[in-house]
Amino acid sequence: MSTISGPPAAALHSLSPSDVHFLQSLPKAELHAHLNGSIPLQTLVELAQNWPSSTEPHHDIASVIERLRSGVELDDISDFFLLFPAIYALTATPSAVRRATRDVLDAFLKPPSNPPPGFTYTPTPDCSYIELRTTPRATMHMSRYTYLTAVLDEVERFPPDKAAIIVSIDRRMSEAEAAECVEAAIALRDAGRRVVGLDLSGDPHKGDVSTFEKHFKRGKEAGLGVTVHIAEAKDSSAAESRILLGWRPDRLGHATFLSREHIALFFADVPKPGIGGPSNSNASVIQPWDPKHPLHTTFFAAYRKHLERIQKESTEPEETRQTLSFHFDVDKGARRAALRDIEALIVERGAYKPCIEMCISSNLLCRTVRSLDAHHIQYYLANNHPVTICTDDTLPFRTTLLGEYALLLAKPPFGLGLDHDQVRRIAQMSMESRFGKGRLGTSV
Ligand SMILES: CNc1ncnc2c1ncn2[C@@H]1O[C@H](COP(=O)(O)O)[C@@H](O)[C@H]1O
Repeated sequence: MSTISGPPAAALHSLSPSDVHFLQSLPKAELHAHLNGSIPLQTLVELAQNWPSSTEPHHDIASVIERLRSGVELDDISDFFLLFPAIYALTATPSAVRRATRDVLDAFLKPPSNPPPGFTYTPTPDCSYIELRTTPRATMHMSRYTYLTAVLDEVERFPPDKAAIIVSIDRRMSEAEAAECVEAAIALRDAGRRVVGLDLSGDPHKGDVSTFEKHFKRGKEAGLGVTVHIAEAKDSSAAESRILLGWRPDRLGHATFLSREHIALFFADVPKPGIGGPSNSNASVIQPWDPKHPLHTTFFAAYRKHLERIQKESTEPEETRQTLSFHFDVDKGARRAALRDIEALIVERGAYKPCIEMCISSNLLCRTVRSLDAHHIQYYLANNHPVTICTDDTLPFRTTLLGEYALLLAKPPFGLGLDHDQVRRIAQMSMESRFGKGRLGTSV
């Protein structure tokens, strides 16, 4: 049974039964869920009960389970990663990995027998399709390859239009370890196993992402989808984001602190005047007439051209041409025309609009976003940029995909107050952004 607490639970409680039913009826894809962060608590408890203490060093399993049960509180995103050694000790054998994977998939794809405690709605499957991601782990009981085959054996019990995996590279890995994971992902996919993509994840304060560049490039060339966790922490460096964006990932995880310069430089969004930037980047998005915009010079050349043209074509008498309002109108017309030229140029260069994987409860709990109304999803929705709603790690964040969608539909202060059409469109974007679409021989 899924546990749900905090903001997603409050959002779900605030909805009418018909709104809950509406959310449940939407076909939706879960595209950002980490296997070991999504194990149902009960499964973890049972794995702990059967855990032979001789197998792996003890990682304070009981106290981590207790923290997960009572609700994890985090001061900083780095603290989050300290939960994993204990969880990893419990999933260190192929059979434990199989058991964990089975229960995670069931939690997403099968209707539970009861709604979560405190709720009365009729339970339905949480999502229509899942791309479950996981980091291949070598232990004294298995190789990385064996780990992946154990996960795949469970994933492939579901049809291709229901489940697939993304192979995660942990930022702490050495280059050789990352290469091993990428080669295993490609080999398994070539052998007809259900691997659809690669992910870069792990503590954002660790590692050097440039180490992995050629391996992600290799995976991409081999036809795997690529997603990377990017700008997840306040102090994530702009240089790092620039490197990652240079890989042109198909999707981006979090993108919480992506700078306005990078948004302007890489995305085919021409920010509409009046729409601020993602509030976490602490500034409004630069317009092409801002000297910092990468297309500033091009914009001004186009502006001057249109200014001259409009003045030349004007049939206004000389005295009107001397007035301030005439100059204002000409300026406005030239700006508009130059903006249209810039939009066309960006589209011509290749419209890059990678889908952003949004994990709202995760961001609130990790304190990377201070409140719902400050969430960067608002900027991307206003700019018609694809987004998908995801749970990240249902275990510590005590959420479900239904709860994350409730955060969209619920009225403030419980949610963002989007309407049915907007939420339906977001669910549609999740289905459109699947790596599995077109790769698994299914168009669903
Ligand atoms: C808070 N958001 C996050 N940011 C970055 N990495 C995260 C994460 N949540 C989870 N992981 C990554 O996923 C691993 C657990 O699942 P798997 O062992 O791969 O199945 C974590 O060890 C971490 O590397």
